[in-house]
Amino acid sequence: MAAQVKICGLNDEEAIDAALEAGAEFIGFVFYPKSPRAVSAEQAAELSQFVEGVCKVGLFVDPDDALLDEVTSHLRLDMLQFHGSETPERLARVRAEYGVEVMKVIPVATKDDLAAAEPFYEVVDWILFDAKPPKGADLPGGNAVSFDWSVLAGFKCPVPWMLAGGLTSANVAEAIRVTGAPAVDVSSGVEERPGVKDPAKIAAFVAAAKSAA
Ligand SMILES: O=C(O)c1ccccc1NCC(=O)[C@H](O)[C@H](O)COP(=O)(O)O
Repeated sequence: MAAQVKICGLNDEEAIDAALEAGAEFIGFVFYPKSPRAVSAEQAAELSQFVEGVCKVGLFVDPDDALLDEVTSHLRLDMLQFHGSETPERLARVRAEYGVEVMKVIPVATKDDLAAAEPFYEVVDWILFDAKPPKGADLPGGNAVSFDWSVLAGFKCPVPWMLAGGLTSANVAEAIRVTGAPAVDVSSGVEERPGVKDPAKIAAFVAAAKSAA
């Protein structure tokens, strides 16, 4: 079965259209003010008002309830992605209160890091294995860095999961082959510069992921 694809950090209509036309199953909006890809709740609502048939994901980093309330009162998100140091207890509460799917990001460098996902299996719908941010990075994700994919080879995750970190149209097929990832997530690899998506790169990435054996 072809891998599912999430295009993250979308902030303009052209890029959203490119993701939908290419066949991405998930589109992501970043609600983290320090990010060059950040959108406001109002912007995301406008951008997604006519978008149907894909899973709309909101990305947050240790958000308080006020931010979650603000965003979810403006638009219907299908999934909330958490890229900070949220605890399983916090995510269980959020999932129950907001009635949407929840995805927890687990930063990975070595095989030992995979154990950090275990406490979340009972309380989230998805796990996203992403590269650890480089030392001194301003952002906890979206840094265009990969990790050693072989740490996921043969790994059995009891919940649906995605692979992210430095993926591009040139390496995504190999990443899927090595890890067996059922879904992949990309941001930097489909941009012309941080915060500016390239529709042609989006199309090429989705095609490469979908054609991976
Ligand atoms: O994209 C951001 O600016 C960002 C900010 C804060 C936390 C996470 C962020 N991005 C995460 C992602 O877009 C993806 O989930 C993933 O890390 C892919 O990143 P990339 O290596 O850029 O493809």
